[in-house]
Amino acid sequence: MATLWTRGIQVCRALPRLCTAPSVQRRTSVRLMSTEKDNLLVDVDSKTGVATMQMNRPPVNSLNLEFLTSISIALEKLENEKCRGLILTSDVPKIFCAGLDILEMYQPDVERLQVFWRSLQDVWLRLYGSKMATIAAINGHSPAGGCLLATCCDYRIMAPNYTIGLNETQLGIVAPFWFRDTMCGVIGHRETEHALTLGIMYSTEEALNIKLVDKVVPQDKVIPAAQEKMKQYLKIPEVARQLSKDLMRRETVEKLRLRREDDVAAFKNFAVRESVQKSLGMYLEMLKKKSQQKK
Ligand SMILES: CCCCC/C=C\CCCC/C=C/C(=O)SCCNC(=O)CCNC(=O)[C@H](O)C(C)(C)COP(=O)(O)OP(=O)(O)OC[C@H]1O[C@@H](n2cnc3c(N)ncnc32)[C@H](O)[C@@H]1OP(=O)(O)O
Repeated sequence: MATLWTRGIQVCRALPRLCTAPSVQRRTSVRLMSTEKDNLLVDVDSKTGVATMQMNRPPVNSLNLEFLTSISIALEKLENEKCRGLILTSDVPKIFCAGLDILEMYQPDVERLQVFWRSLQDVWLRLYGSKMATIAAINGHSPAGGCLLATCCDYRIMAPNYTIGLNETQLGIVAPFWFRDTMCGVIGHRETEHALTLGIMYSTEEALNIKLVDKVVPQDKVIPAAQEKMKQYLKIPEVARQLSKDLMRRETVEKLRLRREDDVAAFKNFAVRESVQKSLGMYLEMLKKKSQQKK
């Protein structure tokens, strides 16, 4: 296993300049260190060119601005390093990713809110539009933005007894068009309409039935299964595989590229609505109560 150490990613609170370019030193294996502790662990196998990216932002890998920025920078570096494959997974037990950090959207600083949304767009553009073969090794719950990350990948392998889905409407918010398009590309229009309007969180087994995930394996086999599937992708001539993926995804990618700022404005205007803030406040309260009951 070869390691590429990326150090010194500094995420500045000052806006709009978010971060300095990380310095990269080639060593025997790759570790991309994030700003907030080691919340993103990236190892690259130098023989296969396959990177494994583990999200590690306890308690639930929620995607705040800094975390999204780290993911975006890491994806850019892997692409620049000409990595051939990416396995996206979690280092947090029982959670793949809890989606967007709701605290970014609740009682927000409006300028930060917009930078936050752009950083999510960046991650989506890089992951959905990646030249790498991408596999989500879903080893925990995966609501909303977590489901988005998984559906951006080319293939999904999930462990039993978790949940996945775009549950936004249950929070009183709306998944934007590029979340919808991503899900449509995986499960089709009718099932996406059903899923989005009801905010359905599918069990692993249900997700397999509607092909939201491709394969279910026991928890300890999720990453090995992803590594095995990756071999199949890597056997395909690289350019043919990449161009085929591009053919399938380019229009969807371009749609957001062309509408980025309109999308930021729509998000901001929607998020600051009183009714939306009220819904988010109630949802956070519900999460807090549930969490306290466990303690
Ligand atoms: C028409 C124009 C449209 C334009 C766009 C408009 C709107 C924008 C849409 C934006 C799209 C949004 C996408 C999202 O991703 S929203 C986030 C949705 N996520 C969720 O609903 C997940 C909520 N969390 C859970 O269901 C559970 O936490 C869990 C992931 C299943 C894990 O359960 P468990 O292990 O039992 O952990 P706890 O519930 O006890 O949680 C531990 C602590 O973490 C806090 N938490 C959980 N999730 C989040 C989150 N997403 N953000 C921030 N914080 C989170 C939870 O409150 C606990 O905190 P505490 O211990 O301090 O109380």
